[in-house]
Amino acid sequence: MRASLLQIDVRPDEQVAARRSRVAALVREQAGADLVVLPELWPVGAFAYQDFATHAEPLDGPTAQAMGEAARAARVWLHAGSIVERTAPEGSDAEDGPLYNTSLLFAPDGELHRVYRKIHRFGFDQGEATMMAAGDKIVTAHLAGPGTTIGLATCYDLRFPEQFRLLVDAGAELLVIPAGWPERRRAHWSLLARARAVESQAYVLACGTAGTHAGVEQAGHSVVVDPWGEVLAEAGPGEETLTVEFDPARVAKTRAEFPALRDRVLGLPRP
Ligand SMILES: O=C(O)CCC(=O)C(=O)O
Repeated sequence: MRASLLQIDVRPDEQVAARRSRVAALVREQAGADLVVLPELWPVGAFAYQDFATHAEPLDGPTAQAMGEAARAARVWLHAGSIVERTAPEGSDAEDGPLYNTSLLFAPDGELHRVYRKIHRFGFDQGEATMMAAGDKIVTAHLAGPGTTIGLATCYDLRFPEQFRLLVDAGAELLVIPAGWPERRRAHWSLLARARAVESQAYVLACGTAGTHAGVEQAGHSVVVDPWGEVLAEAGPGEETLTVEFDPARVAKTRAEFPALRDRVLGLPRP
C-alpha cells in the first residue's frame, strides 16, 4: 500500500481559495497512491480562531467539492484533513448551527465516504474549545482496494489513548491523524505518535502543517510509524510530500506474534 502525506504550509499571505486550488493540484499529482492524507484545518489554519466563522463551510462546501473532484481525478482514497464545518440548527435550513472541526474522507470515485468530528477540542478555556462543538462518535472506514480499516482522530485526540482503544476495538489497523501541532510541543507529537502505534499495534499516519499562522509556529515532522513502533518516514519542518509504502498485513502479523492486545484486562474496578 502506498500513502502520501501532504504537509501543507499554511502561509498567512495565501488566500484560502488560492490554497484550496494549490492543494487540489497537489492531490491530483498523487495518482498511483492508495491513500492521500492532508492536515487539520489547512484551509484556514488550526490557530486562526478569528477566521473560523468567516471560512466555515458545510459538508458540500467549496473545500469538500474541490477535494472530492481531486480524489476522483487521482483515483485515490483522500483523507482531506479537516475543515471548520458550519451546521444547520436542528430542523432548520439556515446555516448558523454549531461549528465542528470535521475531517472528510473521500473514496476514489470522489464521493464523501465518512465524516469525523473532532472529539477532544484544543484550547482549554479558549479558541477551538470555546468556539466549536465536540464530536461524539468513534469513526472507522474500510478502504476497499488496499483492504484495510482506518481509524480517524484529529490532533489533540492524539493525547487520549482511550479513543485509540475504541478505534482498535472497532477494527482500525491504520490510525490517521491530521494535525496542526505547534513546534513548541514537537517532542510530544513524535513520542505520542509512536506510543499510539505501539499500544495499538497499528500503523500511525500523522500529518501536520508547516509554516507559521496566527503567530504559532507549526511542528511539521509528519510521520508514519509501523505497528512495532519504528518510524518508516518522517518529514522535515517545511512543506513536503511524505510518501511511504507499507504492508497493512503486518498489523495482524504483529498482533498474532506479540499478542499484547489479547492480554488486556477489561473492566477493572476503580480504586
Ligand atoms: O496537544 C497539543 O499540544 C496540540 C493540539 C492542537 O494544537 C490541536 O488540537 O489543534
